[in-house]
Amino acid sequence: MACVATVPVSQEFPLVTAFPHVTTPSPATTAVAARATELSKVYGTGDTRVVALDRVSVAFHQGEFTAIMGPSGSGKSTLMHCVAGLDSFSGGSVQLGGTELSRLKDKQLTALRRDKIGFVFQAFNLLPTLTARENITLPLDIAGRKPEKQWLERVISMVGLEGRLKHRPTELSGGQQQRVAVARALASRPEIVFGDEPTGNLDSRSGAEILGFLRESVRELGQTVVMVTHDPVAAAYADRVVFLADGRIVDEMHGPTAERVLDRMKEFDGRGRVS
Ligand SMILES: Nc1ncnc2c1ncn2[C@@H]1O[C@H](COP(=O)(O)OP(=O)(O)OP(=O)(O)O)[C@@H](O)[C@H]1O
Repeated sequence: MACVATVPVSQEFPLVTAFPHVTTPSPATTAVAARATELSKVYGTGDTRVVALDRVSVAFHQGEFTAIMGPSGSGKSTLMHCVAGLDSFSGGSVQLGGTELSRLKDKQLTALRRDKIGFVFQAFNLLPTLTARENITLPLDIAGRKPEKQWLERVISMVGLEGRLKHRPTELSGGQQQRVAVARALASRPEIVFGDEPTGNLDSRSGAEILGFLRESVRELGQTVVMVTHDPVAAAYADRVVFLADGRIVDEMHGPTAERVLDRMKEFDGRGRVS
């Protein structure tokens, strides 16, 4: 369980809560961090055949925070996994930082994920025997890379972990553990950070903090973030929301608010469950 801090969020993280909807420069003017073109993913064959992604084309621009939303089973996780090189795809192409993923062998894909992508999952996935700092630098250590000291300190300070770096995960609240996971994702200064329901295991206050850090990593550090979420409040932290239904992109919203996202999601209700 996440602990209840005594400092109001607005005092502790003024940047985080004050402007959750601040948008980045026009995507048309910024470079693309990752792009899917006519991306298809089919599971199974015959009676069990499922088209999870049906010729999806989408670009994630550098310095932009994108939320992916849609009804359950619409293909959100599949899209994220294919673009992040965690899953193979049946057709189309994925480019990440200028590299075409389908051309890579397994080893190269592993190296690309390690060097160019940061992940924040619903589960914190921290190693219990390591301290917070060791968990943050673990991917870099495995890669044999030295952390960029200034960058690392900036990331650690952004997520407010300076006083907790020697703690082990069991000595941290859920929210603090997810802060470690966010810092770990950012430590290598990745091309893109993917979040899969990163606030799914957190209370609303800790969730708001984590979303604020992701938001801040985009606005202050120039990072690129793509997040799958069911939560309209979480999606409202993004610069834009991409809506999926039945494996296709059906809509896109810029400068979202929770109310507008909720209204859009309600339109799916007629055709099935929203989450
Ligand atoms: N390993 C798999 N084998 C067969 N079908 C799968 C597999 N993974 C996903 N699917 C199917 O692909 C479709 C898209 O699934 P996906 O998990 O991407 O949807 P989602 O939008 O992330 O759903 P949720 O919001 O429930 O997590 C669904 O119909 C799902 O049942």
